[in-house]
Amino acid sequence: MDRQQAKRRAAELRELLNRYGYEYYVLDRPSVPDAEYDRLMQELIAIEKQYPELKTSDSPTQRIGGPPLEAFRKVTHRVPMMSLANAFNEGDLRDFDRRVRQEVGEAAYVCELKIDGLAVSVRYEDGYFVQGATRGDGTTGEDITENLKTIRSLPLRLNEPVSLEARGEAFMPKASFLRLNEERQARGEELFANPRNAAAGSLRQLDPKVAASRQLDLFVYGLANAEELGIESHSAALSYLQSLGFKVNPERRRCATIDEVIAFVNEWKEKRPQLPYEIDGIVIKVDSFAQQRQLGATAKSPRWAIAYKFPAEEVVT
Ligand SMILES: NC(=O)c1cc2c(N)ncc(C(N)=O)c2s1
Repeated sequence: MDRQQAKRRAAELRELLNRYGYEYYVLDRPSVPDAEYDRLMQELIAIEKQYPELKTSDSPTQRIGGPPLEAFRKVTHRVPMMSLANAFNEGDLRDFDRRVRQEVGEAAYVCELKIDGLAVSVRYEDGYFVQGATRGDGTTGEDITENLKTIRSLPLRLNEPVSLEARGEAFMPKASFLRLNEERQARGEELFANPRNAAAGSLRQLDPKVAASRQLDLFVYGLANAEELGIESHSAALSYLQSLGFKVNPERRRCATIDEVIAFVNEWKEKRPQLPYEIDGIVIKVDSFAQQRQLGATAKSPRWAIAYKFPAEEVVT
């Protein structure tokens, strides 16, 4: 195959593999058998080996993980990654709702599952994934771009050539956690205490091949620059993120009143053990960005959101 044919075939393979990867890891609805995916991946690896200049930043061969880094560079978040104030019972939720309505009047909320993982920020330029970082202290985090590329549900290229910064939670599904600890037990290695520690430990590895081996996953749940993009509510931001190709958690509900919020919280208190990943609560956000702006934030946390915390889940054994 000459260079021109290789260039065309590589573009074709990237398109196919990124689409198949999206179907498998984001929609959980594969359209081709794994063997077909692997065959195409091997073909692309061979072309990129023969013509290294054909390797692009959105090539799915990046999912395998490159050489180990010396250290993690620091990244300053242009928009700080804030922490959430906590609620522990129904009274706390009603107090939150009262404060919100005193300030902005009637307000609709969006309830989402609070994923028990590692908060990350992912930046795209013209639709291409360019950098990912940990939350760190909220202002400065660690550059874990190479590790995040190994998370199959993170798109390396969006469905639109937009520049944005999204926030999300990287996590290890319960099944992956159990398998990983079984393997470590068999090797006489120290076990991870819970899926959150396992996810954090995997993403803080300097060798991306370790992250690639840990079957991590990622739910995206926010946009740092939503208003720049003309989006006016959190629910619209989530739909937009989903349309771009991100994996957005489907178990979310827009609630018109705090009673509906409390019903959602109680529903998931019961259903939590059935989830294939761990959650440590429910995040409740005022839906309208205009109302969020009116409510503002304290030094640490937004006044337009609160995290209802569940008691620590019985140990996943
Ligand atoms: N610290 C934070 O701001 C958040 C943390 C989390 C989390 N761990 N899981 C889900 C969401 C969400 N859906 O908004 C948020 S928001």
